Amino acid sequence: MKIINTDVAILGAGTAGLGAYRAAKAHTDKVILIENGPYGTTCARVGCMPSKLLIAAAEKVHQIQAASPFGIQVEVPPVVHGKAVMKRVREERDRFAGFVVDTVEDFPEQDKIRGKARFINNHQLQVDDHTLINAKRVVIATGSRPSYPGFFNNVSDRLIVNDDLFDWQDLPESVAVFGPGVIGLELGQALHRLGVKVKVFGIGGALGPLTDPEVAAYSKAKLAEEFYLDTDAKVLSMKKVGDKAQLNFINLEGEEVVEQFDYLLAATGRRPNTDNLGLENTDLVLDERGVPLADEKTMQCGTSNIFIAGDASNMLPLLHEAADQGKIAGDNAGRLHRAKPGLRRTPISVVFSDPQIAMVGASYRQLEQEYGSCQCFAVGEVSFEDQGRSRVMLKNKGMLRVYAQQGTGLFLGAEMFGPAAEHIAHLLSWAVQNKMTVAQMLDMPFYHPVIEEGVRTALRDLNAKLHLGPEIISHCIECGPGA
Ligand SMILES: Cc1cc2nc3c(=O)[nH]c(=O)nc-3n(C[C@H](O)[C@H](O)[C@H](O)COP(=O)(O)OP(=O)(O)OC[C@H]3O[C@@H](n4cnc5c(N)ncnc54)[C@H](O)[C@@H]3O)c2cc1C
Ligand SMILES: NC(=O)c1ccc[n+]([C@@H]2O[C@H](COP(=O)([O-])OP(=O)(O)OC[C@H]3O[C@@H](n4cnc5c(N)ncnc54)[C@H](O)[C@@H]3O)[C@@H](O)[C@H]2O)c1
Repeated sequence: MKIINTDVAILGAGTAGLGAYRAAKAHTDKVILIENGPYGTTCARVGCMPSKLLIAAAEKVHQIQAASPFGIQVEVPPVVHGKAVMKRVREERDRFAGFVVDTVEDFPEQDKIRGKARFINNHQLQVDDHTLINAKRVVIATGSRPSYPGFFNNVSDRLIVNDDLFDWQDLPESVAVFGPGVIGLELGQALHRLGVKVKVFGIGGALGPLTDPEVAAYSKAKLAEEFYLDTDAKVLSMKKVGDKAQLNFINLEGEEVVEQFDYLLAATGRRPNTDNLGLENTDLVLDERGVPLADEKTMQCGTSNIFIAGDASNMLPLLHEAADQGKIAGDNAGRLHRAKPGLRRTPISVVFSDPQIAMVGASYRQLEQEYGSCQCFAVGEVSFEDQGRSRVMLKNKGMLRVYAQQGTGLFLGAEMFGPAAEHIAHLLSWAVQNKMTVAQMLDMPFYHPVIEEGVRTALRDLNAKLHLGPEIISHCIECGPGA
């Protein structure tokens, strides 16, 4: 067994691990990066990037199909060449992942170890059966993996997760998507638009990350106009029959049906990779999911020498959060002195469905828990159905609800399903992070005609509910037609 003594050992060369490596190296040269799987990161290989590539192809065909209301008739129906779609997805994915692999390959050889790391104690790690590492400090950046109920295995090799989908050579005819969360909505809608027969099955009525009941109900109804979506499905059984996954379920009309699909895509959530790490050999305190409790500002686990970052921390499993957490954890692991709090930004998340879903700052559920009993927060709202620019572009499906504190007018957060949500989410999260009041936000410029005028309408409505501004005027002419 090879023995290595190091200042910092990092488990996982994903986004969080790479951020931690760079930050730790600013303090010490003795940093070891351990990776069990392929280099390239989840985001580039099987996550953010290939999913957005598939969605981009789906958006193209959808735009062509949606041209006729503008007076543009596409004479020949568009043909989706599944092999060409998947070829572009794979090639561009490989290009993105290739950049990451090149970066890691440029790291000094002595800094990298391949294999699965396990704790022997707080300061000792074993990598496979070939290396023993004595580390002063450790960063856990082991990511997450898909998790699904055991009975999904009844469909045997017809069961796939997102990783498998992006390696397809061609598009299948049909897919049953389980889980209308972020992954299920993005991939399910994209496959549907690319001509795959898709049915999306959920549990308990949940949809994406939404917690505002108004936005959730609206978006559910709008998405269900486009593809089969049952957010509270009753699936009686599933099994493999021939080369298909066969489901027996109660459909939306209440009838019991048997239907076969080429694949069952499990998108029922992800679990942090903190099991099988030998954490029981450390003195870390774990939560009920087996994740070490950590300070969200320093990423330190208790007062130990161990830090955690990225999806493994189970805090906010998003790319920019993994990068931020990795940087903070690596910086603190690399320095010899007390851990310093790092920058944690205002929460922002976007689902790349169409219309998109966005969450900013505090969610409705969090505000209900914090302020609900005293009715200390107000809600403003806008529908994009009559919003000028949205109608012009026929992107007029949507609802934005914005939240602020009664008394101070402090802007707290928003939930949205609608046009340009990825951009509006940025505006609003910058306002939350800058601790702006609704009145200050309304003092900012709004151009005409833009989708952001809808945000102004929601903020005016909110200001009126805060008793800080006049009641909202419908069809306000000085705002510009349709604002
Ligand atoms: C389909 C999909 C789409 C997504 N889209 C978006 C998006 O649009 N926007 C967004 O913000 N986020 C998105 N995400 C989430 C985002 O990809 C993750 O939050 C982010 O990649 C997590 O980075 P990480 O460094 O924590 O984990 P990873 O990149 O997974 O890195 C963890 C690494 O640790 C290694 N490892 C695990 N155990 C061990 C061990 N014992 N020893 C050594 N190495 C180990 C793994 O092999 C892996 O390489 C998406 C995720 C998925 C699955
Ligand atoms: N655009 C993005 O930023 C993006 C995209 C993809 C993934 N991600 C990240 O990845 C994480 C994981 O995504 P995810 O979609 O796997 O998880 P998720 O938690 O968003 O959704 C899981 C869904 O599966 C449902 N579900 C659970 N058990 C079920 C069952 N037995 N049958 C049917 N439905 C069931 C849940 O009710 C939920 O709606 C997200 O939370 C997000 O942080 C982000």
